[in-house]
Amino acid sequence: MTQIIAVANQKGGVGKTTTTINLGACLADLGQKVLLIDADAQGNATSGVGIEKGTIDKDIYDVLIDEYPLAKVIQPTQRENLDIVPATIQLAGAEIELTTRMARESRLKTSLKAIEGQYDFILIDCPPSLGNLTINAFTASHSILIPVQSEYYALEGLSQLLNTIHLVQKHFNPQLKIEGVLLTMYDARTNLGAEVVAEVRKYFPENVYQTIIPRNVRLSEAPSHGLPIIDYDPRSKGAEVYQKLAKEVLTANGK
Ligand SMILES: Nc1ncnc2c1ncn2[C@@H]1O[C@H](COP(=O)(O)OP(=O)(O)OP(=O)(O)O)[C@@H](O)[C@H]1O
Repeated sequence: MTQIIAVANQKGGVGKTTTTINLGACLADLGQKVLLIDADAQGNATSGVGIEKGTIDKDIYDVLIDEYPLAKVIQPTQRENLDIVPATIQLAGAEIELTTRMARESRLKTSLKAIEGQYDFILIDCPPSLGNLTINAFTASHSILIPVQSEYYALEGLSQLLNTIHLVQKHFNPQLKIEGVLLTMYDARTNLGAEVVAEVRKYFPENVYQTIIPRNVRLSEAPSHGLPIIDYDPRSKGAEVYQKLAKEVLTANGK
């Protein structure tokens, strides 16, 4: 069965895109067939796997707004077993346009039916908001992976995120669960990092991954080369930790 995971946190810059690309690539490296869906108008997941935005004809916007077949917008990446549904800046209009459409919350879910069973994992890179695009991702997903930056105020805003999850569970997707909470951008040189880790583990006693993603400059360089970290610098700390996370995610999903 395909496991569909939304990577979400309405807080900006916490590592959603970095996690979507690198977890996806590491799962693909372990032999899983993976589809990334870029649901963020910034299109950073798209460019981060080497797709030139100028070359894109149709993208996730056309799927959500005009019911264009999702299978036709899937593009392969340079890495075997890793495909992507790209996004461009036109997706910015979808937040508002969706409000006028029928079944606005389930458009992504419906479009994914046509590729049912073709992938082991589908990872959706959500935008930094709790609007219609994120609701579409939550309605289409089995679970949510929440990256949390290891800094002061890490937990700020998480109650709104949990509220949104509860609302989607109640109205559209009762099976939706939390896949895991991922601590990102950890800085071992400060006491603060360790305090935040303890605080987040206390808040989510059962859901925090053992793997913690440290700050690693190679992770921030990789997107400008259009490559996941395991292809950009396979020996880096960033590659090591995302490979560890992929194994954790596989085990948690009984694969
Ligand atoms: N572990 C890390 N070490 C160093 N830099 C990182 C790390 N994780 C992410 N970054 C960098 O931090 C910035 C924000 O990361 P990213 O784009 O993944 O966050 P995001 O949550 O997807 O952002 P947005 O909310 O804008 O979509 C990027 O420049 C990225 O390269």
